[in-house]
Amino acid sequence: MTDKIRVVLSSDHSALDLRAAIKAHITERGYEAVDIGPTTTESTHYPYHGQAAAERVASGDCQIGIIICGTGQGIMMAANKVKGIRCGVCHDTFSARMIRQHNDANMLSLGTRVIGEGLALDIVDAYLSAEFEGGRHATRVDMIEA
Ligand SMILES: O=C[C@H](O)[C@H](O)[C@H](O)COP(=O)(O)O
Repeated sequence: MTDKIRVVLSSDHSALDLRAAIKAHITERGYEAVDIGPTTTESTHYPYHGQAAAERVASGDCQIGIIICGTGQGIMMAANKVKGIRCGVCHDTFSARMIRQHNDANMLSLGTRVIGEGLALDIVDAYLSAEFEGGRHATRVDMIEA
């Protein structure tokens, strides 16, 4: 039995290297990385991988998801189609904190063709360490869910 927070990781073909770096980074920080692939750089379709990761979060199997494609945009759009998912693309640490503090985002999306690994890992840290503030923000998140 583990009490580690389970973080599902997925991407399309563009982001295997960044996904591996994030996996190593969050594992070192005590999270349980649940890497659902893909495992090769063969061209694939980001909607499939966004949906697969989102379903792990929506089902409760994982508490958090981090997904990656070239821009972070397409895979984010796919993830947000799954009920209960709130996913944002963040390419700065301020936004990464705020999508948890204000939006209670349960998934983070990154663009491997937009930012480098160093900034991506800082963004992951900012996202994971932030906490939802509730209060007036909970009212608004409830409105999204409704
Ligand atoms: O939003 C979509 C992503 O950026 C994809 O990673 C991108 O469209 C894939 O492009 P390509 O098939 O040219 O590698």
